[in-house]
Amino acid sequence: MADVTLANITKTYGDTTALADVSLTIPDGAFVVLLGPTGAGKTTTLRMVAGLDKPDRGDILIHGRSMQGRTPAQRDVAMVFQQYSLYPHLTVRENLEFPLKSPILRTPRDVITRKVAEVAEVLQIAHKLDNKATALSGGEMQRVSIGRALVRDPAIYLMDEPLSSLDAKLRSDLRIELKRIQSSMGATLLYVTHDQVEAMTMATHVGVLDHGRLVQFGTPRQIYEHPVSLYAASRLGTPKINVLPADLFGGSPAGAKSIGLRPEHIALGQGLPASVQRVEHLGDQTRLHLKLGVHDILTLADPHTPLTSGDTVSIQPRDALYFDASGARL
Ligand SMILES: Nc1ncnc2c1ncn2[C@@H]1O[C@H](COP(=O)(O)OP(=O)(O)OP(=O)(O)O)[C@@H](O)[C@H]1O
Repeated sequence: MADVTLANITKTYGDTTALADVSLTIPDGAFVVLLGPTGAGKTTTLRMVAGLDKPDRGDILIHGRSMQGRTPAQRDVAMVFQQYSLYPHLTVRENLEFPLKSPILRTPRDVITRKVAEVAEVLQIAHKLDNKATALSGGEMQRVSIGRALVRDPAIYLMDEPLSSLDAKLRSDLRIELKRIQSSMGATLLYVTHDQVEAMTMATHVGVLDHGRLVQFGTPRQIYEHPVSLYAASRLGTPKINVLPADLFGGSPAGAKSIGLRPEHIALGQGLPASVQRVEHLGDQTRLHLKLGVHDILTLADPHTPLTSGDTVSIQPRDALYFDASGARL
């Protein structure tokens, strides 16, 4: 495995700037998750590292070596796409063995057999090894795609929403497995997702992209607790951060336009009266939907809360985040 650096990467497609001067170092053994809405530049970043596309400016360094002019094969990266890409005429075993049979790797037969067995076990596809790839469900095919990357030991794994097509149970199983594999192998990963639970649970670092710019890079905790902007604050956390006028509760700092309150940063029992619109019992958490004047606010309550819709409850902020008119954190 290796550390990977993006140095001042800019990429445009016609009039669209997909990446604007992005610099970022993925430390050896890190699990870096890129977050951002559609079109933010996440996939483009992966394609740059993989060598599937060339930057207009800037360079990619793997282990300190420039990747300019190097093909994807020469870069020693393993990529998993959102949509599975398997050889349909081969069996699952043959698909998993394929990357190891590359003449560059010259992997011994017994190592191939062991690696394929290990990966098949982890991905819960051991019983399907002799099936043709076409005789699998979508979720199984995606697991084989992930497996084809995991049998290798590349400089970096690049994964583009690899779990998004799987059902919830499998997604949460594989989330845990991927994290376990990454920690135990010391693997370096660059991973794109829309799912913030994946980001919060798997990432050692999160990169927040906004229209091709990297606006924050840090641990998930740093970004959750110390976001640089309203935009970065809104990328992490379910339910989402509440954004309200800064002066709603009084006491806002000079220049503040809005106050950002995470659901757990609203104290019940004192402060301004809000009406309870709805109480949602989700099992692991209870959500209170409140209305304060014209503003909708979502907070969390004790699972055994006696509150029901129509009640009034007093609320006040604690640990508020303040933002100026441009959305920058104060
Ligand atoms: N081959 C291409 N030709 C033209 N425009 C492109 C191309 N690839 C990407 N873009 C544009 O570059 C921008 C960044 O795209 P990118 O696919 O990196 O975003 P993304 O963050 O991965 O989004 P999504 O979550 O939808 O996958 C978008 O505006 C997209 O339309």
